[in-house]
Amino acid sequence: MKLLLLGGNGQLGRELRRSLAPLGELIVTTRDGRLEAGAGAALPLDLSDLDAIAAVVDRVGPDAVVNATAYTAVDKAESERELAFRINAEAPTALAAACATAGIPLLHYSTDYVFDGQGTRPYREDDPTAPLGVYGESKLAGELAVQASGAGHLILRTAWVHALHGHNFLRTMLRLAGERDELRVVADQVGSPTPAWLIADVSARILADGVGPSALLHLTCTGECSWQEFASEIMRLGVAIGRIGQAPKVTPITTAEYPTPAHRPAYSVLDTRRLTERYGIELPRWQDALSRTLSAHDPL
Ligand SMILES: NC(=O)C1=CN([C@@H]2O[C@H](COP(=O)(O)OP(=O)(O)OC[C@H]3O[C@@H](n4cnc5c(N)ncnc54)[C@H](OP(=O)(O)O)[C@@H]3O)[C@@H](O)[C@H]2O)C=CC1
Ligand SMILES: Cc1cn([C@H]2C[C@H](O)[C@@H](COP(=O)(O)OP(=O)(O)O[C@H]3O[C@@H](C)C(=O)[C@@H](O)[C@H]3O)O2)c(=O)[nH]c1=O
Ligand SMILES: [Mg+2]
Repeated sequence: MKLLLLGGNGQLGRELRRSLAPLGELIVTTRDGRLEAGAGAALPLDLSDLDAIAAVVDRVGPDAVVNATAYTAVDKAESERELAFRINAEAPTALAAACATAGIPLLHYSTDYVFDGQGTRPYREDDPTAPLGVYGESKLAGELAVQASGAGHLILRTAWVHALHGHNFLRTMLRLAGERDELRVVADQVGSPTPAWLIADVSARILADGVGPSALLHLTCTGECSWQEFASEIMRLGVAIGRIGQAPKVTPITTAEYPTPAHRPAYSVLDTRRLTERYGIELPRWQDALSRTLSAHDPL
């Protein structure tokens, strides 16, 4: 099997390089053609050049495409609407069209931030979407474009992605642990932390078994917590595993006490039963997954 992976230097992209490599031939693109933290070469592909997207798919001629690229700066997106939509909606539109033309499936990722967070039970795949910010809006537009493209596709909606590399809440907390005695973290936004390695492993398993009929599926760890509870567990495990020396106090605060440009959902837990039933994949508890993430010495 020949796979084309877009965005090999991203948080998820780096884990996908590891998990997809054993499936066959893996061609990776990055924005500038440089590959971080790993041997081998990548093809340059800047998604701002929409025409270049189809050209790469055409030139590589893969059996399937995996899109790990995205504009993920949630707050910055509020003032960079055009760029967020170009990367999260227009680029996937062009990519899905190229996949439809080539008759190959597209594996694409989306986010819990497509929901407004007013729900009281885990969101199902067909629950109404109502993003609160530009990032969520642009990701939703990307979902709809992929679904309308005519390409065979699988869209995996995930949440609160973290790894020991890249930009994410886990790394922010580990860094702040070395700088402060107290961290103030919102306790009224609840979700399901999900490591990049899990999404990458599940993606590889699905591609190996065959994507099957087009679908949108939720993929997160099981269980739920607030960002404050997530931070507290990072501190507890971080000390136990030896990633940090001393744990700062983690004080719960309200969203109102931590003003940000973007509004975030108060409750964005995703119901993952459909994925579990369709592929027979048991998803780990977020605490167990976090422990495994923190224990890994070299993620690549
Ligand atoms: N992070 C999270 O918490 C969550 C992420 N998701 C989704 O999961 C997927 C993977 O996200 P994640 O790995 O965290 O994101 P990252 O931001 O870590 O990676 C995104 C990648 O896209 C690349 N990219 C952005 N703009 C361009 C461009 N113009 N041309 C080429 N490449 C570009 C970036 O390249 P460069 O490094 O050069 O900027 C980066 O490597 C996305 O679909 C995201 O929406 C879903 C839920 C939660
Ligand atoms: C650093 C920090 C953040 N916070 C709050 C701000 C915010 O409400 C919450 C999380 O902050 P972050 O900016 O790390 O998280 P954010 O960028 O909103 O994370 C999101 O990224 C996108 C890409 C997704 O798709 C989502 O699933 C989600 O993972 O924690 C504190 O309360 N205290 C702090 O010290
Ligand atoms: Mg962020």
